Amino acid sequence: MQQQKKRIAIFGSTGSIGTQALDVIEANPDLFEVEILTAHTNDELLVQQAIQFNPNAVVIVDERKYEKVKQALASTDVKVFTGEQSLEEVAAFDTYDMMLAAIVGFAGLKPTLKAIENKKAIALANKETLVVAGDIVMQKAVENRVPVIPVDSEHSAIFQCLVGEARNKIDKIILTASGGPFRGRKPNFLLNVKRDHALQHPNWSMGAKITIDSATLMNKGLEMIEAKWLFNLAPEQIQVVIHPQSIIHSMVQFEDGSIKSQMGLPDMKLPIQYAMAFPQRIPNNFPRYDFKKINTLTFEEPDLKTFRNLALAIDALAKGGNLPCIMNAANEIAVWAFLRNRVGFLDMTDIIEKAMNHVKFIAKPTLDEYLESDAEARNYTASLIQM
Ligand SMILES: NC(=O)C1=CN([C@@H]2O[C@H](COP(=O)(O)OP(=O)(O)OC[C@H]3O[C@@H](n4cnc5c(N)ncnc54)[C@H](OP(=O)(O)O)[C@@H]3O)[C@@H](O)[C@H]2O)C=CC1
Ligand SMILES: CC(=O)[C@@H](O)[C@H](O)COP(=O)(O)O
Ligand SMILES: [Mn+2]
Repeated sequence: MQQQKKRIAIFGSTGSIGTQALDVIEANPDLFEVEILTAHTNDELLVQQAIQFNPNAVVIVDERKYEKVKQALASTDVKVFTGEQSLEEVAAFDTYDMMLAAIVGFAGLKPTLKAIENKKAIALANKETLVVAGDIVMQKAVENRVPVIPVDSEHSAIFQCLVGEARNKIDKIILTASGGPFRGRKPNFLLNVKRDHALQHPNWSMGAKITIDSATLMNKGLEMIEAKWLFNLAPEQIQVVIHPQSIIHSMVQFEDGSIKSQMGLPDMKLPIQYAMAFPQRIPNNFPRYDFKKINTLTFEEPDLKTFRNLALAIDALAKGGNLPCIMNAANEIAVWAFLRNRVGFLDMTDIIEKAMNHVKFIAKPTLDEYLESDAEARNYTASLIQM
């Protein structure tokens, strides 16, 4: 019997995750088809993708690019939308089965919530969605019986380790971190590092924002908060260990002390494919890990005194409320400014810490309060940088 194709809506199709997802779809035309593609500014790539994959609809968020995209797709059946609100509009369509949430940052939150309300399965790359409003997102997913399948490599690893373990209690999870390009460095070195150096991740090729987050270890802090919501864990059940080779993608320790890990070469196509095809595993020709070639796997404690962003995130995880949301907003602005050489590497931490102390703490925020906290933290952070 022929299997029905899964109709995928890729939000953020022009990014690192989005383009790799399209590679997976191209390699598996019997399993997947593209229903929606969205981009922020990259109209040329979006048009190219639309011509190749023939979706029902595309969104170009940047309204200045709308006419150009419309013209380029005039001879096709592809519907073209523009503006920020159109992301939610197309997320409410009935014509897709799964959203791949691959927009970067806070901008991914509202369309993902809309897809959940629309009862669509979520393959979640956009970790900021859970950092900002994890309680509300996961609660809505339960209410609407929507699976949220992680794409982030560490969380995909944990998810894979938990298959078949529904009855068993987790003792703790161990998130692995590469340590980024500045592993082992001290503040006197970090004081002067510039964007181009910070953008050189040792193991992964990713978008600019997450690459800077990896260099500051904020990425691991965001991932601790992401893990709390995905796997319903207490803060003390989430541990971080530096593993410079990025071969073990993360681990779960159970009550009996047994530890399961998921391993492989650092390649995001695998967790993307796993989330899109779940519960099926599908064959591929991705390069395989060879124990003879990389035969030393090492582990270290993270240096929280030097990489203070991770310490801030651990604090936000412990205190909860709107603090992770405030931290995330300040971090997005700080990274944006660092990428434009407006602030130094270590300034980012000072800026985030100030915002976390400035914006009023709310223990159990509503969605509107999360949105307000985000806006307030952004305004305050921008005023510090004098943007
Ligand atoms: N890259 C990776 O390997 C991994 C990424 N992730 C997470 O996945 C998410 C995506 O990361 P990545 O692919 O690296 O990011 P990229 O920067 O490469 O891509 C981001 C995508 O989001 C779009 N976008 C950016 N801003 C907006 C906005 N305001 N509104 C709507 N769309 C927007 C971009 O559009 P355009 O390009 O057209 O401007 C692009 O399609 C992040 O949350 C990241 O943390 C998690 C694990 C690994
Ligand atoms: C590929 C992926 O999931 C990234 O989040 C990656 O883990 C970043 O590497 P770090 O471990 O350096 O943060
Ligand atoms: Mn990750």
